[in-house]
Amino acid sequence: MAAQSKIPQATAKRLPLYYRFLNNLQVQGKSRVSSKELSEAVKVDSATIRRDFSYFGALGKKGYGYNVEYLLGFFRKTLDQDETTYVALIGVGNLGTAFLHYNFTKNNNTRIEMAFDADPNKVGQEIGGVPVYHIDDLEERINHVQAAILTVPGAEAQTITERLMESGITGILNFTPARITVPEEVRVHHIDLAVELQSLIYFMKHYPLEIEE
Ligand SMILES: NC(=O)c1ccc[n+]([C@@H]2O[C@H](COP(=O)([O-])OP(=O)(O)OC[C@H]3O[C@@H](n4cnc5c(N)ncnc54)[C@H](O)[C@@H]3O)[C@@H](O)[C@H]2O)c1
Repeated sequence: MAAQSKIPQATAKRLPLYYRFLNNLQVQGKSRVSSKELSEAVKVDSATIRRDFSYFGALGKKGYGYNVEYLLGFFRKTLDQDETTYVALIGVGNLGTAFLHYNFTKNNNTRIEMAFDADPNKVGQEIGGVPVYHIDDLEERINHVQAAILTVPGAEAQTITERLMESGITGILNFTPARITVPEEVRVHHIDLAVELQSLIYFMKHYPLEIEE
């Protein structure tokens, strides 16, 4: 998409954050928002917000702020919110089950369409409205799915990744501690709560937030 390719990656990463907040504002019937209000809600400084929004062609007016509807329209297009992206979840354990219960469709058009597990006790169940299939049936079932969430034990991650690649999956959200190897055209986002927690504590210690008088 032309508009999207002009947006720096750091800005693109903040899009879902902005989208979620603005969507809530619209639900509450608000038609405009100031960069200060946004900044407080999404915890991004207002100079960054103004710069980000200038890439979207949204110029805030002094004393008026930004037009919520315009921004949402832009974000929907950029994030492909008008089109549903189907996602599969692999590994219906503690973490996987929690994700299935969380309703992703509330704020955008990303849907966990199916889940897979190797445990026969889990196969055949429906969790949070999502059917759980046997991992042996992956190739047969997964045809229109574009992305996968990996919540299997780390030791299983690479083998499953290879099967996902063979099935045409081009994005993986990897919650396992394993560093998976993928071809260049496949995007992997690795989420490690231990690293995130360490980083939070580091910032709390070294960059304490100042309270304005
Ligand atoms: N990223 C994080 O912050 C974070 C936090 C907690 C756990 N984890 C990781 O997430 C993963 C899941 O954690 P959990 O606590 O839910 O574990 P869990 O043991 O509860 O769940 C793992 C599930 O994967 C299934 N499974 C095993 N082998 C499989 C295979 N070959 N194919 C399909 N399914 C298979 C199991 O039957 C089980 O249901 C682990 O790798 C764990 O280290 C990550």
